Parts: sequence; structure tokens; C-alpha cells
Amino acid sequence: MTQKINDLRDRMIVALDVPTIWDAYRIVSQLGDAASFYKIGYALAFAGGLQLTQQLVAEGKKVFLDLKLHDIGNTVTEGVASLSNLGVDLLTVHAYPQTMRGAVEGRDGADLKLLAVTALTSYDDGDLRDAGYGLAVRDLVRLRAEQARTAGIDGIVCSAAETEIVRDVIGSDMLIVTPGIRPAGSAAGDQKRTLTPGEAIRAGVDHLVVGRPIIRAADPRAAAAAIMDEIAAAS
Ligand SMILES: O=C(O)c1cc(=O)[nH]c(=O)n1[C@@H]1O[C@H](COP(=O)(O)O)[C@@H](O)[C@H]1O
Repeated sequence: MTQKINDLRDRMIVALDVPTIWDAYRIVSQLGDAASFYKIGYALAFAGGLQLTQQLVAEGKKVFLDLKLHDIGNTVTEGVASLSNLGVDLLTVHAYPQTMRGAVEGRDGADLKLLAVTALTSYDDGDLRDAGYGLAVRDLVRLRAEQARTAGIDGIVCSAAETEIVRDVIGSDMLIVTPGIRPAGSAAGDQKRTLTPGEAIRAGVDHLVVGRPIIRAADPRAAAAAIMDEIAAAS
């Protein structure tokens, strides 16, 4: 198991992609000790999720605040500085060099790890072409991982399918965090670059992000426990 993570349960991050904090509370209480790490995205953050963040931290849960910040450097610096005292563990920014440098400046010694989102896992090469990029997914991910390392970012968000390329660039100290995780037989939905939990762990990722396969399961606790079993078997 990766040296950076002490508790095996912390390798699974549950995405609380629900519309209200009451829905979020229901899932957190259903999961109980089956999950130790939660991701709050901007839909929930805009609906009171920043307060929920503090409550989760107070209850001993780890929190990944996924706001995917992107703006001129100065605005990113000020945004990250405002978020630095929330007590969250992880925060996302888009992997543009100015944005990443601004984020590192805004973090200014706070105990907050910054993650750079390289190429969204719902994108394939054609989607990148549509967005005006001239690089294939793997090449863009490699370039952005290099730029993230240079900027002083702590970890990379990519598909687990790119783990080898990214690890080669960033070495073992930085984190690899991978959404687009789908247990065998579960619906991909809008995700295009997916791997199973076991495949992702064997590839060498640090944290998996899992949303719908848990939060939309008939029994979220059983779904989370099954994913944890797969993680444990592959670790
Ligand atoms: O930054 C992220 O967390 C993220 C990056 C990415 O490339 N792909 C991606 O799916 N995510 C997030 O990861 C979660 C995946 O959710 P599910 O597809 O439901 O498992 C969502 O909250 C996405 O916003």
C-alpha cells in the first residue's frame, strides 16, 4: 500500500453529489464507518456544503473540496487563501500553469493539499478536439502532470488508465487521485475513461473517487463495503 496513506479506508473517497445537505447527511449516516473520506463538489458547496465540510471535519472525516478553481492567477490566489482555513484535506484547481501557481501562492503554508485536474474523465480524444485542443488525452495529461509538479502542486486528478504515464512524471511523493471508477457491471454514465476499483489500485493510484456507484445504490453501505473489499484485495 502507498506510504502516503495510513488508513486503507482513506483510499476510497465518496463523492457527495447530492442536491442538499440533508441528502448528504443521510448518505454519511448510512455509510457510517464504511467511509472515512468525502468529496464535496460545487453543487453541494453552493447549497450549504461549506458548513457541512466543517461538520465532517469535526466528526473526524477527511474532506476533499472539489471546486475546480480556474481564473486569473490573482483571483485563484485569493480564492485558495479564503479556503485555506476550512480544515479540508484536498482542493482541486484546473491544471493550467497560471492557475496552479496562483493556487500554490494562496495556500501559503496552510495544511491543504492542492490537486490539479488534468483532463476530465468524461473526455476522450474527440472531446478534447471539440474543445480546441491539439493533443490526445494521454499527451495532455502527461504535459499537465509535468506542469503541476513544476508549480508545486501536491497531486494529480486523472483517469486511473493514465497512472503509469503520470507516475513516471511525478514520482512517488505526489498523489494520484482517480475518478471514473466503475465496479464491474455498473453503468458508466457520462464517464469515458473508467477502470474498476481493483484495476485502479493495482495500477498504483492513491485515492479512488466514487460517486454514483455508491450514492445511487439501493444499499449505499453495501456498495461502499464491496468497493473497500476490492481495494483491500488489490492493495
Ligand atoms: O475532480 C474530480 O473529482 C473529477 C475529475 C474528473 O476528471 N472526473 C470526475 O468525474 N470528477 C468528479 O468525480 C466524481 C465522479 O462521480 P461518479 O461518476 O458518479 O462516480 C464527480 O463528482 C465528478 O465531478
